[in-house]
Amino acid sequence: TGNQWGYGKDDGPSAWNTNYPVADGDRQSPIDILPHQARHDPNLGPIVLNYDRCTSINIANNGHSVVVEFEDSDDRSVIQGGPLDNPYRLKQFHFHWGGKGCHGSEHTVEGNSYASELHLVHWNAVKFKTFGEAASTSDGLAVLGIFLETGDEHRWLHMITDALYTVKFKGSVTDFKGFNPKCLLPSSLHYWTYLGSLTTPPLHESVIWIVVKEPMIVSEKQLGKFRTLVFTGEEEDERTRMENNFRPPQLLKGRTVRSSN
Ligand SMILES: CC[C@H](C)CCC(=O)Nc1ccc(S(N)(=O)=O)cc1
Ligand SMILES: [Zn+2]
Repeated sequence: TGNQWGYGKDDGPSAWNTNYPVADGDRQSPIDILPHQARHDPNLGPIVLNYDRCTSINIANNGHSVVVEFEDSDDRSVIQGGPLDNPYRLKQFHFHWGGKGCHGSEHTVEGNSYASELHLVHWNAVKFKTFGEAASTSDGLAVLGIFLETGDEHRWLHMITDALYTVKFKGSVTDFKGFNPKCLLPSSLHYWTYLGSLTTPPLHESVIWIVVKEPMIVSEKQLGKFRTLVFTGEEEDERTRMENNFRPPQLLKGRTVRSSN
């Protein structure tokens, strides 16, 4: 029913253009970032996150990833500065990851991928009335991308990984209040920025991408807990482990990637 898409052989990224022709568009994401070809732009100020009064609501398995949703009825948690002309409201964050040992980030840097990538999704509530409207209009969204690299245990990620068992199956949702994602961010927020799209269907070309250069370090054990989720619902008989839920890099098609200092 509807436009079922996934990350498998038959419904994966190479098949998405059948139901979503914009998959072959001019500003698709993710991309491979070449730092030496990025234009350093001194006018690009720092990214400013005001998450102090942020209100997380729940954590869910939507059949593609694990998502933490936020209350976005006012400007209590916003990102601004950098390439952004307005404050953008935090709506949700989610992750993309690989299989055991192999890589799983969406953006790559000089062809190198990281183990995983965190996406903090924000929308321009100054120009648009709803998230859906912003998500389908050019520059309606700003997504902050953070790479995850394996190493020492991350001191705060356990707050997410300890909740994953409650959302093992597609369609499961559980309360997840009082979590502030600021605790997940690396110390430096130097970034690359470019105009792109959602990295999953409907692939709307509505995203101002802000990809942070410094990865957050998480342990292999913490990352392994993401792979205990399944793409399938509890009622389905086959259990398909949720992993490799990433889209490979897309053509730059003449776009410029800018770099903050
Ligand atoms: C029109 C409504 C809107 C599509 C509802 C669904 C949605 O929020 N999708 C979404 C959000 C973020 C990304 S990503 N991976 O950060 O680029 C990919 C898909
Ligand atoms: Zn994403």
